[in-house]
Amino acid sequence: MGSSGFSWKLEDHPKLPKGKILAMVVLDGWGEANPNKYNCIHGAPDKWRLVRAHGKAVGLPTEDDMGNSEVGHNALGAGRIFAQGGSPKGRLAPNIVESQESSRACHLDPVLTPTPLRHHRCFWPRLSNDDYSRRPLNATCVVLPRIVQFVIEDLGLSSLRRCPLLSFLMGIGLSLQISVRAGSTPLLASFIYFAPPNLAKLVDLALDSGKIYDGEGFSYIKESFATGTLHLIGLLSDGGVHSRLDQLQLLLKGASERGAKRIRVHILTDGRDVLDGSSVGFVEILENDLSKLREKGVDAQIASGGGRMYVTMDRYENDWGVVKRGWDAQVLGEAPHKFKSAVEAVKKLREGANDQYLPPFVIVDESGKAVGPVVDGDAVVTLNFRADRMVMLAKALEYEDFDKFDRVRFPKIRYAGMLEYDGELKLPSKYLVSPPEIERTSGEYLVHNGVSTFACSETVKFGHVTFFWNGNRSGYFNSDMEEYVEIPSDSGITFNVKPKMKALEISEKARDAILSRKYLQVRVNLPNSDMVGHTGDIDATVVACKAADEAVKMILDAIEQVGGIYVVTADHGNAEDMVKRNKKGEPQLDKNGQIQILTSHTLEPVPLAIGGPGLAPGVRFRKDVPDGGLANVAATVMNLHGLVAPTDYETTLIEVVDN
Ligand SMILES: O=C(O)[C@@H](CO)OP(=O)(O)O
Ligand SMILES: [Mn+2]
Ligand SMILES: [Mn+2]
Repeated sequence: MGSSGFSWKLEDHPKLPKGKILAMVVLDGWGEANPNKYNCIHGAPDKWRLVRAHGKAVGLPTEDDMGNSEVGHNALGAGRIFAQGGSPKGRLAPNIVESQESSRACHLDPVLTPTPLRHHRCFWPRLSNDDYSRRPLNATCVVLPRIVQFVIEDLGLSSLRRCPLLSFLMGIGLSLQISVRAGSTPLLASFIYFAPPNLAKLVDLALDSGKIYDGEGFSYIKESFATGTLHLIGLLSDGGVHSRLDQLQLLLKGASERGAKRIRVHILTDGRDVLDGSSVGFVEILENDLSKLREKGVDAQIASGGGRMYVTMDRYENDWGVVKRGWDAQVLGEAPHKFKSAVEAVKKLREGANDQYLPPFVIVDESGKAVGPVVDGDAVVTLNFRADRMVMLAKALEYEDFDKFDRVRFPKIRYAGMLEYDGELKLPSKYLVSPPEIERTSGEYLVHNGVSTFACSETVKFGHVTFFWNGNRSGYFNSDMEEYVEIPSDSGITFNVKPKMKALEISEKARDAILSRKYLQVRVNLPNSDMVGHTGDIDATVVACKAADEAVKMILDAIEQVGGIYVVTADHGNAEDMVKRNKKGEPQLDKNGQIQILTSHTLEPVPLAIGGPGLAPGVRFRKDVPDGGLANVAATVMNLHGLVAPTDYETTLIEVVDN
């Protein structure tokens, strides 16, 4: 134990043995929903019987925020929900939740179900997500340290953020328990708002409080305002996974009030976290904002654009061509398509591609000249708060030595990210908002306690089971005890073309790692249901789910052979519901009477299955965990490695009963 009293050493579990080989499988975008023709998981032959897990425990502020890989894998790996933005470091919500049992309606019911995993002892927790239907709360005043309970009458959920009292309390880092009622009618909603736990919220706070403009990052870019142009590059939607339109709007306002006289916005259209086709509307909103700025004398325009999956937002270095296409349009002002207006550009280009894949375009003036290339003396801000799809562009903008593609010109600019995208690489070196620190992740504990680890996925999700899993940190904790293997993803295609992706290769690597008996934890992410689900192609997504299912079988067979344990779960939903639904849950039709395909993640819970011949008899899902979620998995897995989890981790989901 060090002088601080901290020790990496974990206690031995009183009842569970060490030394069992454990397979940790994350099915990306694999949620639970009723079987119907838009459910590609139940549509797959040999379907699994899955159970619900509520995604809220990943720390997103409201029940309207769908889960995503980042927050999902952060929670899975870190075992805690991090409170940020003014509240004490560490865990804030769980203590409170524990003392609030009576008002929480999330149950963790063990359901012993015969399933395709039936060869093994297997338990399914049911984490219900019926928070919306909770009984009204009666308390109306401060009742616990750092948590305030509210019952709000006649207030829609969307107005909550606009309520000055609430936004003040959120701003100073309080957790709020909020119930919303309309007059004397039944409860509309009740949820606990955890003090800002996620990146989007950190940016919200910095913008709302104005602190963003006092920070080092903004002061740095501001130096360019007098003579240079401010370029804002990022995803244009209100999806809230990588970026949010309202944050761009606030930043435009804030920067122009603080001296930015010439602003160019380089947009990336979405259609992945929001409905396909919605990009036109977002561009119109932005154009309207920019024209208002122009009325105030600010020279503000959209300068370039393209679909996020084809332009700029590649990740984990899968295809530098994507970033190059963006660079050419944004920095060099060159693109195959030239338009006078961005609305016109998006409308026209949508005739040949969907929002995610629009080809790059630049906006040109009357003389046909690009209106906003990046030149020496300019400032650039990348707007996305989420790291994975901004790191590659950040490298191109920041690194003097760079050989991934020919940049042609490398302008001398002042560049800041919305956040620091990689803490290990310190990239970018300047950023507007400080990221949360996620330390003492389960991966780091495990290597300190003798658990050797093998992690693998294909490129598009490789960072999810390494970087996100380890608290947004790249590299090994201890290279003698860890091996991370990346299988190159297909590039230059949309994944509905090859929906099996690299599931077979990933499972073969995992199988070999298990059978080698060199590692006590073998962790994989199987991307199929998510990546193909995002394409909106239902038939291909069924094939994708089947491929992931077969990969899991191979891994489970290997676990069977070595007498090990498996944990199979997912990070959020996607493939289990591929249609936009109305409030009644019915498929929604567009203006032309067509079904609206849902390419985004969902709000659905995810399964968690534990089993295998190495699972000690008497292991059960606990009945007394009122609110189980992804953050509870880390402690559970530590137990299965024969260790007691750190006390500040979210509680384990299992117990051992004497038979
Ligand atoms: O593709 C992505 O970037 C996101 C959706 O925006 O998906 P995931 O969170 O599953 O990585
Ligand atoms: Mn995911
Ligand atoms: Mn996804």
